[in-house]
Amino acid sequence: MSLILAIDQGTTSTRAIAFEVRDHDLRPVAVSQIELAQHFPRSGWVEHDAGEIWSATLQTCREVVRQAGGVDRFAAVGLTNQRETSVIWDAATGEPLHRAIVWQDRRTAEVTARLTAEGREPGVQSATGLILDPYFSATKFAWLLDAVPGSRERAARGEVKLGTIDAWLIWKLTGGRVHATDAANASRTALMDLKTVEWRDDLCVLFDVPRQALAAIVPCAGRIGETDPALFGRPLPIAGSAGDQQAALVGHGALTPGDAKITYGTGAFLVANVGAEPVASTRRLLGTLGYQAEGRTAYALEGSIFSAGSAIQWLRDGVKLISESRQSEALAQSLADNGGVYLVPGFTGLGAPWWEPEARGTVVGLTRDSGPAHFVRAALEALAYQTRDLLDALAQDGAPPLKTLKVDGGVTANSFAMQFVADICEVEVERPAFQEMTALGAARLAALGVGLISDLQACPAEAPACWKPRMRPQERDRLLSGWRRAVKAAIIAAPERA
Ligand SMILES: Nc1ncnc2c1ncn2[C@@H]1O[C@H](COP(=O)(O)OP(=O)(O)O)[C@@H](O)[C@H]1O
Ligand SMILES: O=P(O)(O)OC[C@H](O)CO
Repeated sequence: MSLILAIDQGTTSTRAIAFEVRDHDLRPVAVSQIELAQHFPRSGWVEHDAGEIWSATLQTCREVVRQAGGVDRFAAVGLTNQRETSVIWDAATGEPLHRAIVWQDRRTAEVTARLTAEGREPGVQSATGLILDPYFSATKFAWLLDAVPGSRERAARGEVKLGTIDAWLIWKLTGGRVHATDAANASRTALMDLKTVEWRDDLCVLFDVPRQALAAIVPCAGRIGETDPALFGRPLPIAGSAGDQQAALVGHGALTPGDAKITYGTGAFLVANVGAEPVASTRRLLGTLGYQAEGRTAYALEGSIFSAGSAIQWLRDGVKLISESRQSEALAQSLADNGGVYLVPGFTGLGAPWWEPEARGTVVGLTRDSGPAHFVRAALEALAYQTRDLLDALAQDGAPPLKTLKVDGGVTANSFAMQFVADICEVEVERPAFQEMTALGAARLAALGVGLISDLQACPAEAPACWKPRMRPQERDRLLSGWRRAVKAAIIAAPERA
């Protein structure tokens, strides 16, 4: 009984990984992954099928349990997920009542613009650490309640449930017995008080979300519930849960103030540990909960980039300039420089530090010489420029300079991109040999939750691959000023402002 079943329900896929626990060292022994269909019903809308998410979760978990030698070898389940994505379901049938609204979705931009115009942002920010943006779950929950006839009244009676993907999966895994969400995920809804870690009635009223429909907030490590015995042959405790970016913070061992990581997946998310008290950003970074475990709460500042790997996916699946993501590296390297071409990947608006929900993707600097390689290189370079914007904001918020930037996620397989991040951000970039920091973090929390480990700090760090800055300062300044002009163009070209 020394295995942990970690579930990583991400934007593009669902993964289950079995980790063997030896002392404080967790090693992967089995893995299963299923891609997730993306639905784009209208411009700026992104949806997932919550039923598909559940069946992929069950299928990957069963496969991993089988590969690892059976359920009796497992001690607990740890969960991590794509955070703000919002689900509505019927408590009696356990069926979703609408497709899930994905974190990238912009359909509630008018609502957040109206609340901003009414002067509501400072109050929301001081209570939750978040700004007013369609990214967060509150306006998505309200939209879902409006879209499903009768659901607001039914929600107030407890017949309809709302939750982020962790809450949805905990409900399904426990056979509808537990409606719980971990504190890290709850901090992404704009309904939770960041200091007290409780739902706020005034915010439920402001966003028109009945509190009765929300899950109970629980710590990230500890016994959350037991899986339905019918699922795996015997019940397993669900003992760890955290939103994926916070779980990656734990996976990287970024447990003390000044530690930071950035995960380059579909989006990219910089999370910096700021310690035991929330920090209010003056630079439009997000105040968020890092994790709640071992009887304490760690807070973080976060910079969220909405499009990172998704820009590469768009080049592959949308405009078909490449047939596989990894081809982007050789194509980018085939050019001596970017030729003055910049791509601002505002496909679903721009996140931190700009927060322009109506901005859209923009390419500037095209000439008759520009070809596919320029688009690909510009998309990869954009990762580094956006990271630099976040690190500058973090420094302006008074965070100590980073010794190294810890990275993970699918895009970090790209050495060109990682070298460019080191060059543009003037920081050493470290990528652990084992890439699944998110699942590792969830597994560590679950191992802590059932007492298989006693101390997150005692978990050993992975030996990293490193990229050191080597670009000349004049070259960096020239590229950054080109990027800043391109961002201005993207913001000016936003449809609302045209
Ligand atoms: N070699 C590569 N170069 C650039 N991008 C890549 C490479 N390999 C994978 N990606 C991108 O990484 C993303 C997937 O990363 P992952 O961490 O699995 O995402 P998520 O957790 O958001 O589902 C995809 O957007 C894909 O385009
Ligand atoms: O599923 P990922 O890795 O793209 O992460 C999604 C983010 O947590 C959204 O806030």
